[in-house]
Amino acid sequence: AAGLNVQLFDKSRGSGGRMSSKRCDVGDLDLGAQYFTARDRHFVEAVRQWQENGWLAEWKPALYQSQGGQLSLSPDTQQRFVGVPRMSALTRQLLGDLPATFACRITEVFRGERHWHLVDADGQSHGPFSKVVVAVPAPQAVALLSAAPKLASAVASATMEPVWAVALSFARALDTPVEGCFVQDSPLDWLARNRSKPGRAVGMDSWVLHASSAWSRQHLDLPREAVIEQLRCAFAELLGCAVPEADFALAHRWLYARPAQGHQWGALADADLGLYVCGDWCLSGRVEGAWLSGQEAARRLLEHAA
Ligand SMILES: Cc1cc2nc3c(=O)[nH]c(=O)nc-3n(C[C@H](O)[C@H](O)[C@H](O)COP(=O)(O)OP(=O)(O)OC[C@H]3O[C@@H](n4cnc5c(N)ncnc54)[C@H](O)[C@@H]3O)c2cc1C
Ligand SMILES: NC(=O)c1ccc[n+]([C@@H]2O[C@H](COP(=O)([O-])OP(=O)(O)OC[C@H]3O[C@@H](n4cnc5c(N)ncnc54)[C@H](O)[C@@H]3O)[C@@H](O)[C@H]2O)c1
Repeated sequence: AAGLNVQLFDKSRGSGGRMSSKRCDVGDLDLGAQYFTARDRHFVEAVRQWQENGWLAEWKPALYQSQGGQLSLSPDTQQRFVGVPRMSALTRQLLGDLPATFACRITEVFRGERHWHLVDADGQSHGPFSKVVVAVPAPQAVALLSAAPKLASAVASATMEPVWAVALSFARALDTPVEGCFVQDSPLDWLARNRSKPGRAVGMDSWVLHASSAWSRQHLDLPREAVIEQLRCAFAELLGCAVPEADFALAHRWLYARPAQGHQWGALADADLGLYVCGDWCLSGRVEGAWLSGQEAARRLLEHAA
């Protein structure tokens, strides 16, 4: 928006990061962020604009909570948004025609005499660039900040927690009114019924289950099949209805799902070098926090470029 030339590199095959959706035979599944809320007025305004553009819609699930094995309705007035027809549709739209190189993992960010250069996992070099913004989870950012040791050590203090995500699809819809549920006292901490989200395929009854970070940490190296089975059992126990073997199942491990602690950093920078770091872990560990942190990095970068 400020007229600078931007080149984006991402190690994934598509945009979205932890807001990405997986394309499966049973439809698109949001395995990471499930929805987002908007509280900061700048973000509220951005969300309003995206909604007007048709990039996202409000999700109004039949919302439940489960505590000590007791399931109860838990309606509220909180507005929750999702990308349509999949979560990652939003990032795809935001990307527009910005030059982006996907499936490109950056392994080194180094400064030449006047400019920055990036090296990817295949040894290819990219650049020169006058500024670099590192927008990845803190533990992955550290390796890219060797040119600014002070910055690297601040970032290294931000640790992140894992989350196992499991998707289960059933040809016959489960006999339950639940469409979203906040869970306590279980290996799970969240579950959502995919087809209750606007614009999703309605053929199969697909669910996304998230394990708690504590359970995920304890079962980090459990084989995928065992993760699916254990979380399916926890799911069945929680719903209290018959849950057959799924017709389709997958498990995805998010190693750096959420920040372990909250920070109010906004973004971090070595402005003299032209190196900026941002991400949800600089703020609230939510989509809104990620967006605000990116805005803050951009603001500082432009301030220094002026
Ligand atoms: C299971 C789960 C559930 C969640 N649920 C919610 C929710 O309901 N509501 C909510 O608001 N938030 C939720 N979140 C959090 C939300 O998804 C994140 O806060 C937000 O997406 C973070 O955005 P980001 O841009 O900071 O980082 P990311 O989305 O992690 O983006 C970083 C990008 O950098 C790329 N990358 C990393 N290293 C390299 C490298 N070396 N070279 C090139 N590319 C690299 C990655 O591929 C990725 O695309 C959830 C997250 C998870 C994992
Ligand atoms: N699994 C992950 O890796 C991960 C990472 C980041 C964020 N998240 C989740 O993303 C969500 C985003 O937070 P937010 O503040 O934007 O959303 P939000 O306001 O809907 O929820 C915030 C928290 O409040 C509680 N809550 C809200 N409404 C409730 C209700 N009706 N009944 C019972 N409890 C309720 C839940 O504990 C929930 O986690 C949270 O649920 C958070 O746990 C998950």
